[in-house]
Amino acid sequence: MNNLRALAAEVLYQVVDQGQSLNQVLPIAASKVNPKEKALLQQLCYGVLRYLPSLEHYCRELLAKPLKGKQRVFQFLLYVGIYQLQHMRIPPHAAVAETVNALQALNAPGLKGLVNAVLRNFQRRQDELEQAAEQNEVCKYNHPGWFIKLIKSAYPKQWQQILAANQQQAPMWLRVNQQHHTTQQYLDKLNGASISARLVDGFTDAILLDSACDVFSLPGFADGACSVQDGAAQMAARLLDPQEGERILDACAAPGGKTCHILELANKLDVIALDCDQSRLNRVQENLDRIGLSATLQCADASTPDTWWDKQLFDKILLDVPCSATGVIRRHPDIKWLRRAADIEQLATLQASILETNWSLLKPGGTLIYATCSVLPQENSDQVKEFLAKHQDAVHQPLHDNDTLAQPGWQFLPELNDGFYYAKITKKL
Ligand SMILES: C[S@@+](CC[C@H](N)C(=O)[O-])C[C@H]1O[C@@H](n2cnc3c(N)ncnc32)[C@H](O)[C@@H]1O
Repeated sequence: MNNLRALAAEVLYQVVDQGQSLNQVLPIAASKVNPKEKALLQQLCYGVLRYLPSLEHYCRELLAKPLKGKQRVFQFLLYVGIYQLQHMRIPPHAAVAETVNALQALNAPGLKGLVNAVLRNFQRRQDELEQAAEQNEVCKYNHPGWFIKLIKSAYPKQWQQILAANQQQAPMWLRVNQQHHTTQQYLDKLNGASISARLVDGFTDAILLDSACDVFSLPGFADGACSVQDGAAQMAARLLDPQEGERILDACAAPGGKTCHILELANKLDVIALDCDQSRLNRVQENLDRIGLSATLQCADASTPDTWWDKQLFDKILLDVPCSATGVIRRHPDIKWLRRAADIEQLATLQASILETNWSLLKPGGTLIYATCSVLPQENSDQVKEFLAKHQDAVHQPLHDNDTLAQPGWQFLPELNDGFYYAKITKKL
């Protein structure tokens, strides 16, 4: 099957109903369509995941009874159809005709009448349906109710802005390998190659592209001149501030964006890049190979150092712990539907255990950076606050004026950059 709308419906079914990650299922579907159609397939899948609650609401109104069981794939095809009518510039008659045609590929030509009728009715009743959806907070903001509640309570003034940012397409950022070029030099090279981009204040190694492009069109990409990495994610290595000759642990390293950045910033580093997932660790090696730098890779559980640690203390430790990834929803809209409220508590427990056990691996005088790509205080400032209260030998190092013991750390909210959190803790001598 290589009908892209049919493939989109199947991908969405696998993600939303079967709990699979978009990162896993979308590439398989994309390998079945012709290269020119890949962008549209991705846009349809991302778009439906961004607007899922409102699309569900419209279909509840438009279908006499919901499609169930194996027929759920057709329900997702309806979402694909309505998403095109509501959010894309595809001429409506083409959107309807192509969506109806997808039923052939899904071996359900008998449903053509139904799908056609639902999409035509949506066109007729669009204003009324949209107004009704606005009355319900989950449909209005297109986020799960539990998440809206947590964000409202954590950010009483900014919650709507955060939810709106999550609905946007993320821009493409580059990290310039300072061993090859200064950031300005590389920007000049990009401009010379007619790739329009700019520097952003406060992000030393970063360049923001005006529009996304194929990485192999970037000058020197294959030789490691730059990497694709969000601006806020690039703060990790700068805050760790690696110095020549240091022994550094990157405890949750895969796919290695931050490991590579650390290695680009100083010479003769002894970096251990550890991750519990071997397949993801293989990607660290691929990234290291491309930039031509090396680290010791270790597949192990960061929370059980007894199983892997050689008893040599570290000068610096980066803990980019597993988290809800609620700061990167715009890049991974499936997070909204795969995460559950109960996950947050479980993740906080795992994060506390990784922080606790790795603290004893740090030299007196050493520095630990705790990082997440979450916007939830439960995984961020609450976590660090509790840790600091328990450890007399831990010294909180403020990263800006509002980084206080009452609410430690530096919370980046999703805007130009992704949502990220950092806290810096040093160990008393
Ligand atoms: C946020 S990602 C790390 C991103 C990475 N630092 C980068 O910049 O490319 C978190 C990583 O933690 C790993 N992980 C989860 N639980 C772990 C554990 N108990 N021990 C070690 N790694 C773990 C996951 O496999 C995942 O690769």
